[in-house]
Amino acid sequence: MSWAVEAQDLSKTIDGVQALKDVTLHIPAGAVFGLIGPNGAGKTTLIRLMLGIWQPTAGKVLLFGNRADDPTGIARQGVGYVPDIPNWPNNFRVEDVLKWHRLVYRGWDEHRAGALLEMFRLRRKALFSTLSKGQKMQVSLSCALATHPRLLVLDEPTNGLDPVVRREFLQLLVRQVAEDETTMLFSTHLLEDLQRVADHIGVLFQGRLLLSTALADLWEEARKILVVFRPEAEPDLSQWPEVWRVEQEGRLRVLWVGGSAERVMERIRALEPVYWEAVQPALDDLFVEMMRREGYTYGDLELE
Ligand SMILES: Nc1ncnc2c1ncn2[C@@H]1O[C@H](COP(=O)(O)OP(=O)(O)OP(=O)(O)O)[C@@H](O)[C@H]1O
Repeated sequence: MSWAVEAQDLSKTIDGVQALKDVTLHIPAGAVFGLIGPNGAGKTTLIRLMLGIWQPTAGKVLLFGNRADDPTGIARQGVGYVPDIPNWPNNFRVEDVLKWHRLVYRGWDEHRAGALLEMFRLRRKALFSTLSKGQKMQVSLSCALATHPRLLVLDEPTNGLDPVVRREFLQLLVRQVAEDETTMLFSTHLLEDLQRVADHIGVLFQGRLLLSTALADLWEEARKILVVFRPEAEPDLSQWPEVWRVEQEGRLRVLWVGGSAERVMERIRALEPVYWEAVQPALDDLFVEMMRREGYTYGDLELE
């Protein structure tokens, strides 16, 4: 498999805070990778290391085989970046932002930039600092897409956008990415966005990568089993290592099972329960459960 991003044993300490700890991550070329995790989990740090904006304390990142922090900037040429807070000098107009990209990126496509600006109804003469948050995002995205990136990186792209703009923004992203076969990585707190566009996900928590998987394989990570045991055959579920947690509603037990659920299902079958059923948890339930296992309480969870 060819990798767009390879992070190996990546760590970053900032002012004594270990923002990332031994992160090893592989993103396949062509993937749409959604990165989630609560506030302070290390998402922006990982993105900055991937873009070569920051140097890792340990480990390395390769973008299509080139080191992200290569001083020649070769790895960055193929990367479009949409930051969470796009920032340009106060006197910059939209046309100045375009000009900057034109000068920096070899693959700059003036026609595409113009078409995107027109689609978003953005005026070239508008002062960037006076645009709304959504419009700033649209300018940044137009510029990033006009470089025809092999890899497009977006830091919380839909944060603060109203639902209509958010949906349009995501639709446009998916269309463009599919057209160019671009690899895309975006961080988000919104599981709805993630489910709508991503085909791979990574979960960061307190600087560690808890999980990185194809969305289609995610359901193998955890299963919910509903079961009613016969009163005389009630097992001691605390002795079953695969069972993370048990919820009880009357005689119904809801088992959260991690890893291979097959073994648990075999043991349940052997007890000839009154009723049992394995169900796929909803994505948000699954994340809440994973975070809970890592000691993060539901009330603090930033996932919507
Ligand atoms: N410039 C900095 N100086 C000091 N500490 C920092 C700096 N940038 C990040 N950190 C710390 O690194 C950790 C990871 O922060 P990061 O911004 O990567 O998290 P995040 O997952 O992007 O969070 P959020 O969802 O809130 O944007 C946090 O503990 C944060 O306080």
